[in-house]
Amino acid sequence: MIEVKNLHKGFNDVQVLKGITTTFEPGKTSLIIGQSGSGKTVFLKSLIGLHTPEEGTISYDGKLNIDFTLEQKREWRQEIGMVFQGSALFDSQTVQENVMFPLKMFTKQPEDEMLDRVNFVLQRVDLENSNFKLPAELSGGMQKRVAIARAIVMNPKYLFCDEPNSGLDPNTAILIDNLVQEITHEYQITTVINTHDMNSVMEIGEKIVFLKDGVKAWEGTKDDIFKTDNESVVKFVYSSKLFKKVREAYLNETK
Ligand SMILES: Nc1ncnc2c1ncn2[C@@H]1O[C@H](COP(=O)(O)OP(=O)(O)OP(=O)(O)O)[C@@H](O)[C@H]1O
Repeated sequence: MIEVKNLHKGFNDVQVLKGITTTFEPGKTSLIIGQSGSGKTVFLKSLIGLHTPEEGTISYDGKLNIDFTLEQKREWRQEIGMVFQGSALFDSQTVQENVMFPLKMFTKQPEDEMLDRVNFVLQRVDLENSNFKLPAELSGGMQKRVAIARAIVMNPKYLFCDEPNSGLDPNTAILIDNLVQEITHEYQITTVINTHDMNSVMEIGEKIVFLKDGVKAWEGTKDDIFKTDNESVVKFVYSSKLFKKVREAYLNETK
């Protein structure tokens, strides 16, 4: 469980995050949504320790990150998996080498144990016959699967995904969303996803945090988001005619 309390972060006197308080639970896919510039990336970067807040706290399973010793910080880093926008694979390395990278970096496991683990996660993301391919030989969806395999190879407690669906067609995006959700449930990971994709919100939004101008303007589940009359959420999520229709259909069905 990640608990965020009264988080403030700014740059050069410009306040970006203005007192965010929320929680992210294990075994749930939590989504951060909001307009461009609302502070989603700054928030995600704060959660993974790339930004230091001026005020407020973030705790991971009860441990405050500001209290971490250097050794605890190292351990905590190993409990984090990241899926970056655009996958961020090493172009000159094979799929196997990409996925093995965190194991080589952080563990002293023998090569055959590492290979077993790599094969296990590659199988989990349905990429068992791609060990020796280079990223350029894979489709965008397959690259994303490799990035997910690499993110879970260390068996993380926390998984952070930055725009995991960017550049993917809607079908592939849904497959990736479902894969991330399955893995989250299966291994009880605390997963936080930064997204613009309203399909993801409707599909896997077990918790949704809506940011507006650096403030948490709303939070709830994908079911709540259909019913809410919060003006800012309605304006943002239902700006598209399609989603407006989906919402009307949902509300009619549940009358
Ligand atoms: N390192 C930085 N230095 C100064 N300002 C920054 C820095 N990082 C972000 N900002 C500012 O913080 C604000 C929020 O940016 P952020 O990238 O978090 O928005 P976002 O919601 O992720 O937007 P998008 O959806 O377009 O990615 C912006 O005004 C941005 O210019």
